[in-house]
Amino acid sequence: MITVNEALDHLFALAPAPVAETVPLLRSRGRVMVADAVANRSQPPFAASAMDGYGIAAGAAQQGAAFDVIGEAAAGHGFAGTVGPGQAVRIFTGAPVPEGVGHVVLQEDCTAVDSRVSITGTPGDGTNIRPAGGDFREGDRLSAPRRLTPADMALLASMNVAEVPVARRPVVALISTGDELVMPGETPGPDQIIASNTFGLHALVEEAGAEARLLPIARDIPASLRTALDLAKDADVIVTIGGASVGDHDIVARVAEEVGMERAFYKIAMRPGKPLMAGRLNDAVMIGLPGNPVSAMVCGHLFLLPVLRAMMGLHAGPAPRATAQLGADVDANGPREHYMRARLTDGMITPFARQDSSLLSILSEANALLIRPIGDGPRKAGEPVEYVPLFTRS
Ligand SMILES: Nc1nc2c(c(=O)[nH]1)N[C@H]1C(S)=C(S)[C@@H](COP(=O)(O)OP(=O)(O)OC[C@H]3O[C@@H](n4cnc5c(N)ncnc54)[C@H](O)[C@@H]3O)O[C@H]1N2
Ligand code: MOO
Repeated sequence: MITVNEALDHLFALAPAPVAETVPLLRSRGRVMVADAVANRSQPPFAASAMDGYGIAAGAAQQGAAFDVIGEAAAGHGFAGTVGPGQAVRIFTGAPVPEGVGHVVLQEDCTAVDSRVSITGTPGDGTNIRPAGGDFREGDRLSAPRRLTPADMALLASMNVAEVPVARRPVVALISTGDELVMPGETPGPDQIIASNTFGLHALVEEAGAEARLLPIARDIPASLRTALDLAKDADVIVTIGGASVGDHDIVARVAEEVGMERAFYKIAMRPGKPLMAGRLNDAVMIGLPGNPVSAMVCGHLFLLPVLRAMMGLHAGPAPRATAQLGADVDANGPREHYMRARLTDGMITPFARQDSSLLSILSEANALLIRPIGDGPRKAGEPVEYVPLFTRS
């Protein structure tokens, strides 16, 4: 059996390079920008007032000083003249600072009568002027690759970038396999359960910025799986769920190979998720996930998400890890890397007592996967350990 990192290397080798498309800025939220954005203007484009008040010459802001108010500068409406000694201009936040002004005194520190204003408060040392280009300058770059956040979108707008080159969202086809499965909302027979894995994976894929397509459940007969795989043939990634192990009805590997899948690996030294398989099926990456619900979701975090990130041009690397202190003693680990469902609170991580890979109720309470390396000895509470953070509710 290969390790998690070896499996990831195989998957990255299978992943195609990102395909770029251009979208309007408003459609770029959460997308991965694939080429640097370049500011085609500076911000602010002129020295701008940071406050509402009176603009006067630099060094003239003394308590008791008085000035003739010779005009007004507002946001969007500058004052074209020059402000000389003994003169002031009424100025508002965002207005271009006129020629001759080196200090904006807050109106709270001034008393104005008709066209005279005097400084009656104590102006501070700050000029209350934002320099031209103080935020960014023409030619500055927002570098790619980068998943665009709401803050990035505001920055791009400010840079006057109206269209953004982004990676096309990989299409991920999700196929549940198994005679025991029905869709949520249907009435299961006495030996049946509800297909859950595709719903968790659908959400995971969409959260990652890819496009998930839920295909009909394939029955445990080759013809049904072949039909589902055929329906998935336009996808960039084909994910099957279940039927991956060694039972008589576990037909995914056999059928996938019959329809042309070139296998890259099968079985990984990890827990849960041992019977994972992957390969290339025509132009698609095919990933066969184990059926146990927690195994499928854990493999989704550890393998599917990193591959999707790489396909969108982001760094090809494993799921991000962090370190915390163990909240309880743990036993020695066996020959498979163990990803234990755990709860992280205030820097302390504690695995749940029940780790069976069928327990979605536990996974839903977990906010981290505690990583137990292969052959790791027993560990005491307080020791540092690594974990993979999971999506969490706030
Ligand atoms: N003799 C052995 N038996 C098993 C081994 C083994 O090494 N030797 N490995 C076990 C491990 S580990 C896992 S994981 C499972 C994986 O099996 P499959 O991938 O073949 O999955 P199934 O048998 O089809 O299903 C397992 C379990 O999960 C339920 N399931 C499947 N798909 C879904 C779905 N979409 N939504 C909800 N639940 C699903 C299914 O009903 C089964 O209960 O094999 C072990 N056995
Ligand atoms: O590896 Mo299975 O995925 O432990 O339940």
